[in-house]
Order: sequence, then C-alpha cells, then structure tokens
Amino acid sequence: MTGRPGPHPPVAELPADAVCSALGTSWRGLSKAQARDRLTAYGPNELPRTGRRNVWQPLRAQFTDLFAVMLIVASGITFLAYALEEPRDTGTLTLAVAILGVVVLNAAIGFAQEYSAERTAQALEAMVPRACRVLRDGELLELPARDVVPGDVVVLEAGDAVPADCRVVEAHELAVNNAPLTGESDPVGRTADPVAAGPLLQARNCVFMGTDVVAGSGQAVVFATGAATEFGRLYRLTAAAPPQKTPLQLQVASMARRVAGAALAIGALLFAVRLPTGEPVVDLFVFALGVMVALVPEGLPATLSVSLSIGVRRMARRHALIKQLLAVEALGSVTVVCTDKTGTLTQAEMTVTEVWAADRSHRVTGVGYDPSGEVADAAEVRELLRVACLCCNARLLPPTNPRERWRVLGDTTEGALLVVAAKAGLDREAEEAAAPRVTEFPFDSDRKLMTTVHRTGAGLQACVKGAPGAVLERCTDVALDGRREPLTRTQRAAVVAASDEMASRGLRVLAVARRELNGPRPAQEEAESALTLLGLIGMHDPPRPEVTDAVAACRRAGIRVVMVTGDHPLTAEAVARRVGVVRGPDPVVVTGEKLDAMDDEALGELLTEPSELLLCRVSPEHKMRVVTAFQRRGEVVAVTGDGANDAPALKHADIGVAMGASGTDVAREAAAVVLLDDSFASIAAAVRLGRAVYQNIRKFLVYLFSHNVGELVPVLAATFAGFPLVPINAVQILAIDLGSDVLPALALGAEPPESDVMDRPPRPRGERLFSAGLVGRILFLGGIQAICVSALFFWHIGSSGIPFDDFTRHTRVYQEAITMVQAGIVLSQFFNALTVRSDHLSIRTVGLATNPALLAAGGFGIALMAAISYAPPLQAVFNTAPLDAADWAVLAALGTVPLLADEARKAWLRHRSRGPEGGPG
Ligand SMILES: Nc1ncnc2c1ncn2[C@@H]1O[C@H](COP(=O)(O)OP(=O)(O)OP(=O)(O)O)[C@@H](O)[C@H]1O
Repeated sequence: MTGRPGPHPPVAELPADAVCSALGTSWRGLSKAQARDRLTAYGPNELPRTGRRNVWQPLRAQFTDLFAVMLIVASGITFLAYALEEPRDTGTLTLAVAILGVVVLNAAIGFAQEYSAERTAQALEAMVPRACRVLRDGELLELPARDVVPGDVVVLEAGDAVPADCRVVEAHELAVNNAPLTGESDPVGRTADPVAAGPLLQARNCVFMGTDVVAGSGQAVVFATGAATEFGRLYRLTAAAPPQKTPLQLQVASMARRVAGAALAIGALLFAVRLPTGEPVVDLFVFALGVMVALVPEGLPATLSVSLSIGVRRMARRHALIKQLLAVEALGSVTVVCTDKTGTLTQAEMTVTEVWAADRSHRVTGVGYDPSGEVADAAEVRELLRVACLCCNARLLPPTNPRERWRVLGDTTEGALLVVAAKAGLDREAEEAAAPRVTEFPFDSDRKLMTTVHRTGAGLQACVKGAPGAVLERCTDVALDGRREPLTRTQRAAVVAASDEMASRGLRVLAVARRELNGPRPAQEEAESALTLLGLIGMHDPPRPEVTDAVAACRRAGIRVVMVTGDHPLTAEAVARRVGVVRGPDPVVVTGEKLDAMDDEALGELLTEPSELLLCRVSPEHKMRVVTAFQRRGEVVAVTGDGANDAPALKHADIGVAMGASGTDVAREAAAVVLLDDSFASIAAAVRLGRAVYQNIRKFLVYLFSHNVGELVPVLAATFAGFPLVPINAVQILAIDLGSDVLPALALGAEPPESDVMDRPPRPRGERLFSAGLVGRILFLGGIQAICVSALFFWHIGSSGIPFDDFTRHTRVYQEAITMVQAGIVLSQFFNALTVRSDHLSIRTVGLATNPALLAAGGFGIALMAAISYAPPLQAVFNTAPLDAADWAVLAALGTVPLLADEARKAWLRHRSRGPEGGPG
C-alpha cells in the first residue's frame, strides 16, 4: 500500500501547533520508532507504477508497423503463389516461410530492445538521488524521499523538490512553483498561518509533492504521502507518455522508408524487364518479391536503438545518467561546455585556510572537514567566526566509524565555516541557544549574501555573510580592536586589497558583517544595511585531480571549455589555471556586471573571439544569456548547473547537465544528463562515448548498406546480360540479411570508442547522418563487392561452356555459382566489418583483435555459409552446392579486395591530410 487511503485532518484551517497534534507529531518531528511504525502502516512514499505500458503493447506494435505489414502481405502472396504453382516448388514455400521468419525475428529484436530500454530507463530513474531533509527526534536527517511518512517535519530550502503533501509550519520568504499541479508557472509565496476553508490546492500554507521550492526556506509537516497526495491523484489519471524518438532515430527511420520505396520500385522494374523472357509469371513475381524483401532494411531501426542504449549504459558506468535519449547523440556533437567551478572542477571540500580581521591575517591549520586544527585565539577572530557560524544552515556530521571522514550536510561553503568555528571552540548549536534565530533572508546567487537575525540580551542582531563586494557595499563601519569605527576610504581599499590578494591565490573569500537592531523583526532592507564589517574568511577548494586531463582532452577534441562562476574573478582565474581551463597569459574575464552592460551583438562578438573565457560573478540569468548567445552562433552547448535557478539554462541548452551528488532536485529535473559524481571528467567521458555512438552508427550503416549493393548489382547484371536465372536467390539474400550480417552489425554498434575519437573536431551541427561521405563509402565498398561477386558468377558460368539458355535451377554449375556469390558476399562482409571500424585509420592501427565480438560474429556468419554449402537439408532449401578448397581460396582472396582498396583510400587520405600514418588523421 502506498500512502494513506483515508482523508487527512483539515490541515489548512488549523494553526501550526494544532496541525502537529492532529497529525500526532511535534516540532521536533516524529520519533524514530513512530516513523518506522508509520512506514509499515502507510507504505513507502512512492507513486504506483500505473502509467507503465504493459508488455503486450510494444509487442503488438512490432507486428503492426509499416514494414511488418508489408512483409506479412508479401508472405501471404508468396504462399498463394505456392498454392497456385504447377508443379509446386519448395523454394517458393521456403521463401514464404522465410518472410514470415523475418517478421517474427524483427519483432523479437524490436521487442527485446524496447523492453530492455524500458528496464534501463527505470533502473536509471532509480539511481537519480531523491533525498530530503527531515527532523526526527529533533535531529536533522537526510533520508530517501520514499521513507517520508505522515507526521514527518520536512526542512525545505530553495531548490528542493517537495517530497510529499505538507502543511507549512515555518516560512522564511518561502515560495514554490506549483506548475506541475496547477499549470501556473509564477512562484507563489507560502505562509505558516492558517487559511480559510477552500480547495486544498489553493491553500497558501500547503506545499505539494511534485512541486519545487524556488526561494526561501521553511519547515512543513507531512500530511499525505504516495498515492494519497494531490500529485498521486493526478498521476493516476495520466498515462505515461511514450518515449520520443531522437533526430538520429527519425533520420534512420526515414532513410529505411526511402530504401523500402526504392526496393519496391526495383522489384517492379525487375519484374517488368524479365517478363518478355518468357519465364513463368508466378516465378517472376516470387523472384521480384524476394528481391524487394531482401532490400528492405527491416532490422535497421532496432540495431540503432540497441546502439543508443549501449551508449546510455556505458555513460551510466562513467557516472553520467542519461535522462533523455536525445542527449546521447547531442553529447557527440558538443562544441562548447559552460562549466561551474565549485564541485565540478574542484572537490567542493572547502577548508578555511586564512582569516583576516582587524587589519591582520591569521593562518588556520588542518585539512578537510575534520575540525582538528588551530586558529588564532584573538577576540576579533572569535567574534568574526561566531557571527559566521550563526549565519549558517549546514550541519557538520562526525564520522560514525573509523573509516569514515567528517561530512557536511548542506552547503559546503557553510560547512567550512562551521569547521573553522569549531577549531576556535565554537559550536553553532550552543551559539544559537544563546542567540536564537528570529528570521532568515536566505542566500541567493543574485544578492550573493545571506542574513540571519538573532535575539540577544540587548535586542536583535543581524549576522551577514557573503561575497566581499556585496557585503562591503552594505557596510558603513568596521570592527577594529573591539571598537566600531567608520569605514574610511583607505580602510575600504585595505579590505579590497586583502580580499583580492587571497582570491588571486585561488581562495574563495567571504566577508562577514553584523548589525545591532532594536524594535520588531526587521525587513531585509534594514537587516542588510549600515553593517559593521568583522573581517574576511578565505577558503581553499582543491581541484579534482582527474579534471586537468579531462579539460586537456576537451581542448584536443576542439571543444571550448568556458568557466561560469559566481565567484571572484581572481579566484576563478587561479582555479582555471590550475585545471588548465586557462593557459595563456591573457584570458578574457567578464563579470556579470560587464555582461549586463553588453547588448546581444557585443556579447556575440565576445563569444566569437577564440580566446580563453572566464565568466565571473555571474548569476543564473547571465548563464542563460550566454548559452543562448552561443547557440545563436551555431554552437552546440552543454551547460552544468546545480541551483534551482539554473533550471532555465539547463532546459534551454542543447545538453543540460545537473549535479547528482550536490545539486538541487529542480536542476536534476530540468537536465538531460545527471552526473552522479559531479565531476567535469564525467562530462568529458560522456562526450567521448557520445561521439563513439555516432561513429558506430555510421559504421553499421556502411556495413549493412554495402551488402545491399553487393546483392543487387549481380541481379541487375544478370537481368541485363540476358541470363535466364538469378545469380543469388531471395532465400540466400535473406540468409545474409538475417543470418550472417545481424550479429556483426550489432557488434559494430557496440564498438569501444576509437583511440583518436577525442583528437578530432566536433561534427558540424546539423550534419546529416546519410552524408555524401557516408553514401560514397557505401557505394565504394558495396561497388567493389558487387564487381567481385558478379565477375565470379559469370566466370564460373562462362567457364563451364554451357549456353545461357540451357541453364535451369538444378544445373550443378548454376548451383555452385550462386553458392559462390553468397559465400563471396559473406566473406567480403567479414573483411568489410573490419575496414568500417575506422574511416581513416588502417586496420593495423585499429588492431585486428580489439573487438573480439565482431570477429566471433563474422566467424559465425562464415560457419553458417559453410553449413548452407555442405549440409544437404540446407542445400535443398537454398539450392546450393558444396564448394571445394580452391573455390574458398578464390573467395577469400576476392573478399579482401574491398578491404585492400579501402586501406589504399585511407592511406591516401592520411597522406593528404597530415602525411604518413602514425598520428591521427
Ligand atoms: N552560503 C553562502 N552564504 C553566503 N555567501 C555565499 C554562500 N555561498 C556562496 N557565497 C558567496 O556568493 C558567491 C557566489 O556564490 P554562488 O554559489 O552563486 O557561486 P557559484 O556559481 O556556485 O560558484 P562556483 O562556480 O564556484 O560554484 C561566492 O563567491 C561567495 O562569495
């Protein structure tokens, strides 16, 4: 059972205290035992999976699509032809059965693929972290959202998804986006006061599952979970939308349809051309039908989907969860990555290393969040740290076993402040007991500061921390040796110099200030003006070790990496240099302020310059503007984001990348990719895999379409040369399409990335999959294959000395010749599979054994061909004959011709582009 089936008390109309007692809870939350009991009673806070499609629906779809219907009709006609034939030919019956086999096999592949894609999607969905913060026994815990029960007190902050339906009991500037429920997208403010009776969705003191907190903070008591929530009711009414097809899937499907049209036309043409030869009409009809069926690339869309879902799984293994299939192919064509700094390029494990107070700088010892270190024992430092830690919401968690480290629950910047305060012997909870918090004006990246107001013995005190510029402009005084003095121009300059000096060493700098207030709860404006500056705090955030290589790889791959940060330009530049985002002497550093002063044209020009670019002190709106400007220039942009207000940029970018470990639920919902480990290196890895997916698709397209040329040309040649029989019959063609070629195509779709995949520029935006290059390669390889097998056929027929008109289906020489044609195609496809693995690198560079599955798949095809040639029952079906060793030797030699020709073409290409082989071409 999920969620409470019965009605809940009228929570909206009751005052906050009464809500708590009505729901059997308190301001300290439920006890752990109560929570356990309620979880058993109400079930997990999950939605029933009613929207999932049943298993039969996709299976039925496999038999009702255009190709399947065409094939079923074709099979029916062939059966009819067999019934009408006089005398009956088992070949016709085999063909009819084979066509039905095609339908069944295709449906099986398609169904298995869809089923596994659905399973993958579910598994991935489950991996996206969905946690929330809950008070239990007065302790703040982070729990999976599914463990939330009615009566839980949930702590909410901007960026959180609301885990269940709750009544707000405390609100600080709290606003939510109710769009998923009400469709109205403007943020709506929430209050903790009771409201008049009315529709629950309209109650201004309730927040609902499926919606997001967009601003402020607060606490709320859960009154409905799972299916009992408003969202649960809505969810039951809507069926899950079927997954959308990606542009590549659409391109391949449309190409497959066009080829099918061409196959129909060719079949009709062959029928018409051969009709005057006097062959029986039924025979001719069956033959034309067979050619049509053979040319239709039925398995192509399924092979494509397999290839895409292999990409999805590989990316998941590299910590990049794909939420939209579209992202797999888009990742392969990224040209610009706009990346955050903290957490993505750095470890987000901040350590305060320096404190600046009363004109003096003090070193802080210790590393990470372990509070065993030292800080100067001076009164001004202590006061600075007291105010800083009062103005925090994060919590420091001690290790629970010797292998664990200290952790931070909440914002990492605040975590570092709590650690340095602890080093000075200050504990936030004790400080807050002495000076209880009255209200809070939460941090936001536009203001770049945060304020809390506390009740002290003497009245109220506002504690402010934030970016030095933002705090300094609100300060009128400075604390110096225990006195409050006016902040003179010289003083101000000294603070800025100290802050810049710290920032230029890569430290994140925060300023801390205070204001004494009298009277009632102050407005934000009042609490954040006429402040007294207490000092600066500098924290170090070490770069992630793996990022330097990833940034270098992106550079080689022609991808521009632009750092977008809310931090100080000097801090940003120092970090950018450390990870290699900036290498030259003069990066272009643009602040949010400068961006505001630029019009779109000036911004466009700025982005056109190929310089190293740092965007600093920017807000999420700036991010959105930069993404749009890059896109206007035709770039394919990936952008990272973690905050709630990053959502528009994440949605708008070609690939929105959200942080799985540290990001907000809102950002994760808006993104196409979620990074489980938050690291930039995972973006680079996903780009590499995305490029590989695209290359692999091209590989199996060349592979599959070249044999179509190899099959069709000999048939046309025989028709126009006046030979009365076909050089390869329809059942043989089907054996190639469905027997020997399927597995190598799948193995090509699963190829590991080529070694130099990140040494080439991104593919141009809007490049068609079926480019001139791709079609050219198909005609080149397929054409050579076609010439070889046609020559083989006519040479074998011709050398027998039997006149054309004396040949019948059962002439031994004819049976040998068609066996040779089929085996010729199979062998040449074996070598083709090897050569299509790279469009410019020699097979010697790629390595023969680097895709063992491909060799095994090719080997299976050859074994199948041998069985068709030697096993009497198969000989009867295919009208084939045993080949001797000399035949095989000739076939193997001819089979290598396309490979050798392609090697020569590649060598020439490499020579033309950068000289002799060795490096990437
Ligand atoms: N919790 C906080 N309270 C007060 N000020 C903060 C807090 N977190 C950050 N700041 C200040 O606001 C500035 C901007 O922070 P913001 O979080 O918007 O940057 P960001 O884009 O996350 O930076 P980065 O690119 O480093 O991740 C920081 O440089 C810091 O000075």
